[in-house]
Amino acid sequence: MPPHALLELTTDLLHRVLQFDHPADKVVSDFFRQHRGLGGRERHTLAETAYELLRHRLRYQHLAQSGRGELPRRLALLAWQGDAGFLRGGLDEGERAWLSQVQAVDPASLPEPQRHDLPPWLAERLQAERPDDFWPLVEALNRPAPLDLRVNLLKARREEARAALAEAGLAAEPTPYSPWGLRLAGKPALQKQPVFLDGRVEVQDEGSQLLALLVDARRGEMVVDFCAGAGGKTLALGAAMRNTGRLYAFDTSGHRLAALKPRLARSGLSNHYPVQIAHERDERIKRLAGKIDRVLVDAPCSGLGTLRRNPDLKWRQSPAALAELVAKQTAILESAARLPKPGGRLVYATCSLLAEENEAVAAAFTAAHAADYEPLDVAELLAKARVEGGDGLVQDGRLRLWPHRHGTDGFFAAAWQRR
Ligand SMILES: C[S@@+](CC[C@H](N)C(=O)[O-])C[C@H]1O[C@@H](n2cnc3c(N)ncnc32)[C@H](O)[C@@H]1O
Repeated sequence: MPPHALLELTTDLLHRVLQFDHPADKVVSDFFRQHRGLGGRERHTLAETAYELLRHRLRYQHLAQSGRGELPRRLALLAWQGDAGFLRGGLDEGERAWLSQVQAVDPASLPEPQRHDLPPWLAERLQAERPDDFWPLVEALNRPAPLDLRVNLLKARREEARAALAEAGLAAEPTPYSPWGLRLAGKPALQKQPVFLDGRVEVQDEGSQLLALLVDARRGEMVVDFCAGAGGKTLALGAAMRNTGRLYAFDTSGHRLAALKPRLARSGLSNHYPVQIAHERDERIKRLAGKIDRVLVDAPCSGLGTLRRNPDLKWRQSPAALAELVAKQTAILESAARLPKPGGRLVYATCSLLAEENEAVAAAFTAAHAADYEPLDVAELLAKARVEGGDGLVQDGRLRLWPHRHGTDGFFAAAWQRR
């Protein structure tokens, strides 16, 4: 495709992404479905340019105030992630001169909002909660995430999976904390690799693996993944249970549970029971009350810990939406707390960075359930799960993962044992 045509398509995609009607990954995949003739490299340029713009929207909008022509086109030029020489081939002389001029601006010289690239409400909260490392945190959040894999121990050991990847020309290093993880260099397409297709590896951020390790599901147990979604953690729990016992995967979204099916098929797991529930107080949950060994509540949250992968979330979330989420998280945790048997474990987790969705929800639960739930020290649980350096992942007895400190997405988890 000639440069001017790809640039026009990019401009069109950016225009759609900036409507914020739907998550950016959905807008991008719908766009690709409408333009089936696009090659791999063209798709890469389109998607990465859209994500770059979402990461640095304030910076690029500021720089795009000069120049002429429609705004999404200027934004496309500024955020362009394809070949620079190819792009210049699609520009007139005026655009080329303008681009050189704005690209010479040092980002460090820009005002604060254009440097952190966060909406004001979120910048204020993070600055208040993380005064000492606000800047390293936002810099890490505004960089793309690496591609992490979880080795499915039902099918391969970590070194075997690593060797299979190496044979396919894909270099991977063991992840520093999760004993199940491999981190790939770059972002290779995995969908056609035998090691992925036959279920030896699954894509999963190391932080997400650590949440499953914290649940420590064992052979023969009854386990509930209360907010299973497309099943990232369900798969990890099922493999830890060695495909024995019973693993219930609840979710209110049938659509998300359906996305779990092909992943389960690849994984070789058969101990799972996906259940679409109407809401967190569904009758089918009551029937399991007091019978479960381990319950994971991977609660619906703002997702702000995943900004490396989902940079649109910072523009799509709001303080009002957060308040609603906290009410939902509290209600789900309350209902899930009926499930564990005495001695059973309850884990509450989010991929949010904000105390409001994390420590505040956990502290309210601890206070309300002093009679029936004892808080567990996550550092001890990680040590038992053979996570190396687990102490460094814990704050006040709870798991706190940070992109700039641990190289994972941002995650929180608290754990309790039923008395
Ligand atoms: C953070 S996501 C789960 C991600 C998933 N555990 C994984 O590892 O891939 C939260 C999930 O909670 C589900 N959810 C929302 N409200 C719920 C409710 N009342 N009860 C159970 N699940 C709910 C959402 O549909 C969403 O799939």
